[in-house]
Amino acid sequence: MKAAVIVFPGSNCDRDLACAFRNAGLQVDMVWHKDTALPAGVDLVGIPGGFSFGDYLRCGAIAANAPIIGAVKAHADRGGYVLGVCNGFQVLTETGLLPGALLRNAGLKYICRTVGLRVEAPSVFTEGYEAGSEIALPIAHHDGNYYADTATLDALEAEDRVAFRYTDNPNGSARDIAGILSGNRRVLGMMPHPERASEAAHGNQDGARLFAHLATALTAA
Ligand SMILES: NC(=O)CC[C@H](N)C(=O)O
Repeated sequence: MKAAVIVFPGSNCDRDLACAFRNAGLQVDMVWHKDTALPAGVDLVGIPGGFSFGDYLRCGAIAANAPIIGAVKAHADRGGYVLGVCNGFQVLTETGLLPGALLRNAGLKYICRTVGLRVEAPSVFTEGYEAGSEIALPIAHHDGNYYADTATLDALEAEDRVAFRYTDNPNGSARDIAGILSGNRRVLGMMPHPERASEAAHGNQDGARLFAHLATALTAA
């Protein structure tokens, strides 16, 4: 199974995400943001964390208009899988592939620490965990405060599209939301970093099951 990791100027988690995909058994191509097509046969697109374009304008806003984004949208429209982590989640909301926006953290400070999460909605990204189980993953962001209007939040919950919720909300996110799914459950955006908690050397491997299950599910598909 094949994955592509998109690289923007300012991405800093692109190699980490590629390592997590490779360790789970996926073949990975790195794709520069100026490309206009994904490599043939890509099943999964990873949009990594970092500070694309220096977080200028709004986090993810410039990246969301990069040349490669047309191909990422076409991939998602075809039912392809997309995982956006942290800045990747910000890019996905800016493209409109996921609803809502990531605002400045409620405390106006950059937060870099491990947080507790509850795993909720079913998807290829979450089913490696028992539904309702609690895991711990690192966050590292200044704009992680998830916002959407009440109707959108109600719809996300009614459609069971909240993938991860903070157990102790660190950033003011509406309804403790840490990660959400698209309507077809194949696009996931999440602020916590599973790729930073997926090897023994990380001291926490709670993220590894996300990648392992994802790779298994894609191989079986
Ligand atoms: N780790 C990251 O991806 C950082 C995301 C983003 N640039 C922020 O600080 O909010």
